[in-house]
Amino acid sequence: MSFERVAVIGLGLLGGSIGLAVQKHLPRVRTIGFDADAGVRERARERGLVHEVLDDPVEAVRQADLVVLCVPVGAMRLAAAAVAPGLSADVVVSDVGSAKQRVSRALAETLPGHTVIPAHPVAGTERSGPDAGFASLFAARWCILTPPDGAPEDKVAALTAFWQALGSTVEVMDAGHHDMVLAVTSHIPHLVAYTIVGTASDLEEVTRSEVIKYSAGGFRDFTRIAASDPTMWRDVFLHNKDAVLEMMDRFMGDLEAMRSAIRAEDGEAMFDLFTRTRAIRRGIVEQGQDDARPDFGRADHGKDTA
Ligand SMILES: NC(=O)c1ccc[n+]([C@@H]2O[C@H](COP(=O)([O-])OP(=O)(O)OC[C@H]3O[C@@H](n4cnc5c(N)ncnc54)[C@H](O)[C@@H]3O)[C@@H](O)[C@H]2O)c1
Ligand SMILES: O=C(O)C(=O)C[C@]1(C(=O)O)C=C[C@@H](O)C=C1
Repeated sequence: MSFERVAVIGLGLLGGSIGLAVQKHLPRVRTIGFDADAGVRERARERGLVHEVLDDPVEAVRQADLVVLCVPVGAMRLAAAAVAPGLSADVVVSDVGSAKQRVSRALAETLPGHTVIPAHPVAGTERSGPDAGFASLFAARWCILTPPDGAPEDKVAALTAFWQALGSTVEVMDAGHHDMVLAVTSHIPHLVAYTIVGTASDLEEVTRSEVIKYSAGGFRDFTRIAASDPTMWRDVFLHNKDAVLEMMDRFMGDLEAMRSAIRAEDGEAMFDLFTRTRAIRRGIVEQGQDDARPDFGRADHGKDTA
């Protein structure tokens, strides 16, 4: 089976990018969109993010064979409930939420009797809203599917083929494992960025210094991440609380070890860690995983608009 009519609920960065990518890579597929915000719907129409933007969520999903929920994880249950009356019996409902275990549970509870196959394209930027989306967002990126036990194989295969058509490499994973892995590779890095930029800003206020003005290199990279959408990230931490807390304990232990090394002037401990981490970075670059987005030109998509 393959999808012919895809409904995208939430037309921000992720929803808009899916709409544009489907129109580019799957030209025979009809795309219909809905967003709870009338201003977003208007802008989505102007940008042509999907073929058709409807003002009613129930109508938006009618006759769709794939519905993708692209709203903040805290709004998934509400979005699913809003579309439920329009869903056809055979539909696949999926999402793009950054945390999976609690979202999967919420969707299964809200849509009993429907096939729900959660997904997480590990692709994004610090930008959000209907102007942020672009068709190549998913190219050469991972997309993790977390199908529940007993999910129909043909539907999992169809969703896999859908994401592959948009340029992603698909991996199937247990939702709990996903949340642990993403806690350390995505959620804690965002927390560190939000915190360090906040610390520098507080310091600046106290000392009347120009910490941020003269920041360059590493700190600038942190400010990009710390510009990410506050609603999205508040929801991620509320919905992946356990895994984030567990990984934070590990991280804070390692940070303490570095503090001890600095205090003891243990250069060898520092050198060993930095050598190990440099090898990891080089491995990523050699595998071609670094900024693999083909046309992710900073001029087009990297504007500091957040
Ligand atoms: N931004 C990223 O880098 C990234 C990457 C991968 C996955 N995700 C996940 O994708 C989802 C969407 O993130 P985004 O970056 O596209 O956010 P976004 O803010 O750009 O877009 C979200 C859209 O959802 C709409 N919305 C909110 N509640 C709604 C509801 N109940 N019904 C319909 N529309 C509603 C908002 O009006 C907004 O336009 C989140 O769950 C996030 O965790 C984000
Ligand atoms: O590249 C970025 O700006 C991102 O933050 C993308 C990123 C990530 O942490 O890798 C953010 C959240 C997601 O759920 C997936 C991808």
